[in-house]
Amino acid sequence: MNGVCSNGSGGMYLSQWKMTLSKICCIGAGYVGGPSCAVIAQKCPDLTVTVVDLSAHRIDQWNSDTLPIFEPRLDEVVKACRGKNLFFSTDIDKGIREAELIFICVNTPTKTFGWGKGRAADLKYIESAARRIAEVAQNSKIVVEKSTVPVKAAESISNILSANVKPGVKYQVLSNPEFLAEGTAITDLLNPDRVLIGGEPTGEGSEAVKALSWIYEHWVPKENIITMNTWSSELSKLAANAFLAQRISSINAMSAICEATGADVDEVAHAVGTDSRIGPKFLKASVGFGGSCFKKDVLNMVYLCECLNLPEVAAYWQQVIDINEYQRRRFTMRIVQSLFNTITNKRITVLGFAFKKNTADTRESAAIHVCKYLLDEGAHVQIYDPKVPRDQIMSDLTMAEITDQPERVPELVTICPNAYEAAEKSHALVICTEWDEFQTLDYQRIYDKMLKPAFIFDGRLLLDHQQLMDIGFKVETIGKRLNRDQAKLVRTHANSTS
Ligand SMILES: NC(=O)c1ccc[n+]([C@@H]2O[C@H](COP(=O)([O-])OP(=O)(O)OC[C@H]3O[C@@H](n4cnc5c(N)ncnc54)[C@H](O)[C@@H]3O)[C@@H](O)[C@H]2O)c1
Ligand SMILES: O=c1ccn([C@@H]2O[C@H](COP(=O)(O)OP(=O)(O)O[C@H]3O[C@H](CO)[C@@H](O)[C@H](O)[C@H]3O)[C@@H](O)[C@H]2O)c(=O)[nH]1
Repeated sequence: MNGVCSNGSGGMYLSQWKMTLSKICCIGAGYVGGPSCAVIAQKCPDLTVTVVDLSAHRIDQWNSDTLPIFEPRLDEVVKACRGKNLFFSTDIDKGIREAELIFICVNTPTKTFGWGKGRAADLKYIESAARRIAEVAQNSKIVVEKSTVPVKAAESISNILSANVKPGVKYQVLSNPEFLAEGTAITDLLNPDRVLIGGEPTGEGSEAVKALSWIYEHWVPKENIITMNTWSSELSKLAANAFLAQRISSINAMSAICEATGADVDEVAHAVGTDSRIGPKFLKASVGFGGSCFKKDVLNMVYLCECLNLPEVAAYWQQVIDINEYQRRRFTMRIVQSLFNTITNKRITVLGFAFKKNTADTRESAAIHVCKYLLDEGAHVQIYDPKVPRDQIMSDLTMAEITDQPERVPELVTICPNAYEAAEKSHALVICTEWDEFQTLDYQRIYDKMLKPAFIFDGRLLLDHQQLMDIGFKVETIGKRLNRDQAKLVRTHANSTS
């Protein structure tokens, strides 16, 4: 343990609060709440950690052998602590009542109606969690906002709590945004680049910050725990995601220039990334970023700028989203044009449906949009993903914003148990997710199953293109020009439909 100031009998005594921190509760058993509390429980045997959720189904899954989310190493961490100092429950009130410190890890999706529709964060789940705490708390609580929220959300939580406070109860609200990425959640939680804690510069505020810091100090070096004011902490989370998304849109914008000029985007990324001021990470060109966070949080930033009357800044960040959408459109256009400008009734194989490898999460996955464009053109799409269940794929492709003819989706989409079946009698194979197993497939076997000419569209720059061309495939990828005329056509068409 690094610099932990435990009182020896488990927990940490907080003199200003006159309480010992020994029980924590987490509201929201999702991608963040589940893994982060499992790691806290594993690293802090002196704490009891209870994760609560409204969804009985989700809680049942957390208590079963099949966890609700797939994340490398998550099983071993959960199974080591569950039933000892880690509990999953639907009894939200009990969890709140017993805990001295409560994490709020509920979802903060983009609003789908009303003011800020399509951009602002919907804070209804945050507000309902805060109201629940105010209603059932019988003693003082440190409330930690871990969900990603717009600046000043902690202030709103604080206002709700103090407007409903009971005699003898007091609250401190801290901001502690989470930076884990899916697919590497456990590694990220165990070795975070930094932990951010925002709090009030008062005596009780500082002690609340120290208490939360003490939890992390069980495994995170103290110098990696950064404290700041609450607003900076909230904005830093949005800023970090906006910067990361911006790097991907920047390299994807470069990929369009590469295709038009004959430059190679991997070479450009390597050259740019070796500048120590820029660095090599997050410069992999792709069919576009997905996931539950980047689009939502950049839009949230755009909305914040608009509300602050900063239209030029809003437009700057909006471009990050616009380039991402352009990239998905451009890639699919290339598929259609390569297949002789018609894919109606053609079979197209899509390999990968998750938004990135090592997760079953499909939220905002580029694959959804690629499939949408293919289905709009009347193609038959044969999909294989190693982790995403059939029902999830069907539900994503029948969402109202994806199709206005959901009844056609089951006719046009086949979910396959492996890549080889998905390639059967197919005209083209499209890589949408960078799963490792796609690199080691027997592509000769796949080629033999496909109609000729057999095309591969590598949306992740994942495969050995020379080897595929040697087999006989026609290969297209992001940011590398293989056919000058085609590149020109795609560029013109994608611009005209934007
Ligand atoms: N997914 C990620 O990788 C990631 C990483 C960092 C930050 N975040 C942020 O963390 C937050 C949570 O994200 P997530 O992916 O875990 O969401 P999620 O949808 O997987 O989980 C949220 C859970 O909260 C529950 N919930 C909602 N309101 C509740 C209430 N009032 N009481 C009890 N339970 C309630 C839901 O039932 C759901 O199970 C979001 O703000 C997100 O932006 C996510
Ligand atoms: O060079 C790259 C890196 C990523 N991606 C894509 O970008 C998306 C997001 O990837 P990643 O950031 O690795 O996963 P997330 O789980 O969305 O994590 C992001 O969003 C989380 C939620 O806020 C933050 O906590 C993390 O720090 C932040 O990386 C995925 O579709 C990736 O395929 C690329 O196309 N090129």
